[in-house]
Formats: sequence, C-alpha cells, structure tokens
Amino acid sequence: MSTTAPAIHRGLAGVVVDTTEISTVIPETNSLTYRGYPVQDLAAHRSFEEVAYLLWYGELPDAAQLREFQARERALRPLGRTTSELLARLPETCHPMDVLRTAVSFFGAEDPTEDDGSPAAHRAKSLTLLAKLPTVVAADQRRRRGLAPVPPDPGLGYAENFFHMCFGSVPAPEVVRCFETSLVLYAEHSFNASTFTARVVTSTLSDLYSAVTAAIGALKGPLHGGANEAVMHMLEEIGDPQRAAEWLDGALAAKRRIMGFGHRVYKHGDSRVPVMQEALDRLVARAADPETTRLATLHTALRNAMAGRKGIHPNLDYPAGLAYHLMGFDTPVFTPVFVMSRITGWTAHITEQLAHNALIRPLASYAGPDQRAVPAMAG
Ligand SMILES: CC(=O)SCCNC(=O)CCNC(=O)[C@H](O)C(C)(C)COP(=O)(O)OP(=O)(O)OC[C@H]1O[C@@H](n2cnc3c(N)ncnc32)[C@H](O)[C@@H]1OP(=O)(O)O
Ligand SMILES: O=C([O-])CC(=O)C(=O)O
Repeated sequence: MSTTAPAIHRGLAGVVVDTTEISTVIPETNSLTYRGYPVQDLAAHRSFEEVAYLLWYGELPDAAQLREFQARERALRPLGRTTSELLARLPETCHPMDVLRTAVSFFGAEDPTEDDGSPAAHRAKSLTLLAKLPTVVAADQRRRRGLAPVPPDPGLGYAENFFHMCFGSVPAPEVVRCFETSLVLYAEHSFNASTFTARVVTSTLSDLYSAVTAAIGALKGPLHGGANEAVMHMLEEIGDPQRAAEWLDGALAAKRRIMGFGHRVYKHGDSRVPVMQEALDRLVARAADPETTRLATLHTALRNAMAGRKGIHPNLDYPAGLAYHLMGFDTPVFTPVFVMSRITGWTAHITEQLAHNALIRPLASYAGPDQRAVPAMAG
C-alpha cells in the first residue's frame, strides 16, 4: 500500500487557519486595515484610545462613548499595593518583558473572575490590562534608574500619561503624537506569532490572563517584537554611519539576521513603515543635535545598504526602535511598549476565538526512529 507524504508547512507559512473580522494585511498592496479602516488614516486622525475601542467593539466611539471609555481606563491605572510590592522584588537583572509577564500572571491570580469567559468579563479584563500595563512598565524603568514611581495622572491621555509616569513630565505635543502614532501602528496585525499564541491558549478554554502571559512570551523573541530593541543594539554595535555597508557585508557573510528587516507576510515593504518613518523624521528634525544626526544617518545608511545587498525592506520595528530611543526610553523598554499597544489586538482576538472556538491542534509528520522494542535494563 503506497502512502503519499503529507505536505509540510514549516512555520505554518502560507497556511490560512481561520477567519477574522478584526484586521486584514494585504501584502500585494502593502496595506493594513483595522475593522475596515486603513491604519494610516487611523494614525493620522484618531487617538490610540479610539483605536482600542474600535478593535474591541468593531466601530469607532462617538464623543460620549469615548468620554466614558477614557474615564474607565483612567480610573483603572493605579496598581494595588501587593502588585507594587511583588514587582519591586523581581531582580533588576531580569528583562522588563519578564516583569510584564509576571505582572499579567499576577493580575490573573488575584482576579476572582479569572475563569469568567463571558464577553462582558473579557472586556473588563482587557480594559484593566490596557490601563495597568503602562503603570507597570513606567515604574519598572524608574526602579532600574533608582527612582521612585510617579503615580498615574487621570487628567492625561494614555500616551501623555505614560511619559508622565516614566519621566515625571510630558514632552512637546509633536513627541507625544509620534509615540501615539507608534501605538496605533503596533496595535494589531492579524495572525502574527504572539496573537496566534494567544488564540492557541484560548482555544483550550483557558483564561485571558494565561493567553496574554503566553503572548508576551512569544512577542519577546527577537524574530518578533524583540526586534525593536535589537535594532538599537545593532545601531550601537555599528556606531559610525560610514561603517554601515561594511558591517552589513560582514553580518550577512556570517549569516546573521539583520534586525528590523524582513517580514513573513510583506515581501515588498511593511504597510506601517512609511507613517512611522515620517514620525521618526519629525523627531530627528526637531532634535537636530549631532548625536541624533549620527544615529539618523546610520539608520538611513543601513537601510539603503540592505536594500542594495538583499532587496529586503525594513519592518515597523526598524523606525520604531530608533524613535523610542530618541524619545528617551531605555532600550529594554521598547518591547514592553509594544505590549502596551498590542494588548488591544491580542484581547480582541481572544474574544473572537472564544466566540467561534475550535481547539487548535495541528498534526506533525513523524521523522524519528522506526518502532522498536524497549531493551531490558542492562546489568
Ligand atoms: C513586528 C514584527 O514582529 S516584524 C518582524 C521583526 N523581526 C525582525 O526584524 C527579525 C529579522 N527578520 C527576520 O528574521 C525575518 O525576516 C522574519 C523572521 C521576520 C521573517 O522571516 P521568514 O518569513 O521566515 O523568511 P525566511 O526566514 O524564510 O527568509 C527568507 C530569506 O530572506 C532572508 N532574510 C529574511 N529576513 C532577513 C533579515 N532580517 N536579515 C537577513 N536575511 C534575511 C533569509 O535569510 C532567507 O534567505 P535565504 O532564502 O537565502 O535563506
Ligand atoms: O505580522 C507579523 O508576523 C509580525 C508583525 O509585523 C506584527 O505582529 O506586527
């Protein structure tokens, strides 16, 4: 009897596993829509809070709905004493993504409604995480700088409040706007690795906190969200803009992955990069000091060299990484900022998965030894 070898889809490349109503990535036109709206238009005209509402409820909020949503988010920002004490005990040598992962796990452990999978309970938990994650990230950055936490300010919007909690002050509106642009662009991207992770966990009917904790773990890796930090380390390693092409040749010869370049779905450029690059250009023009000019020149030189050598384009992490550095954030905070935004997309997908659930369980083609007898223990 002859058997045909099954087709293997390593990395699930090209495999369509389900439908979604949340967003669509169209690589042929380098475009991305959230609930039908082009992400570029949302970034230009809407706040991050409005985008969060859109992803969760399917429509943009009207003025009254937005006011109510913002009031609820702002009231949930402070951390409880037990959470603050727990986070203060974590070693400063651990990565801030570990702190965030631990925080979400702890929020689940202390929530008596953890296992309530109803849409209303999911919305409440999603909003709680949206509100509290920036407080965790900001307090952790300050702790590592030897500074006391700055409590959230309910009079400030989501982006402004994050700066306030990190630095004790809010920068110029153009800088806040650039940050907000990054949050809108990072919010959602269909079945990427971390979102898919969240959906796999949810498909077993596990709880939302477990799904988000797992998604944070998936995002941390440098082939996914961890690349925005890796971009900054790479720029530091290269140092001199004149060295960019030579460094790239050496790195490619050593078969290194160039961080912030390439994408599983987009092969002709990431739909979000032009908007983020413009925001970065505005930051660079505003700063206009020699150090910023050096970094921006190096950033451009490496992008051009990569286009020339490999024809591979930057992904969103490439401009976002440098933008976060210029905004004053410590490099290990870049991926946690990605989490602060992507929590919206993850939780929208968790709710959607649960509404039409099927256990996610693919098959594998066995490639190990043939069946054999277990030998008797020697001696
Ligand atoms: C927000 C995000 O998560 S966006 C992604 C962030 N990640 C990064 O920036 C990390 C760097 N990039 C990469 O490693 C890859 O481009 C990935 C993992 C993102 C996508 O890769 P895949 O879709 O799996 O493509 P794959 O790994 O098959 O690469 C195809 C070819 O392009 C090359 N390639 C792709 N990206 C890169 C890169 N960044 N540097 C060097 N070569 C690259 C591969 O070496 C491979 O070449 P080969 O066919 O000669 O072996
Ligand atoms: O879609 C992907 O594979 C990765 C990505 O760009 C994202 O999650 O924003």
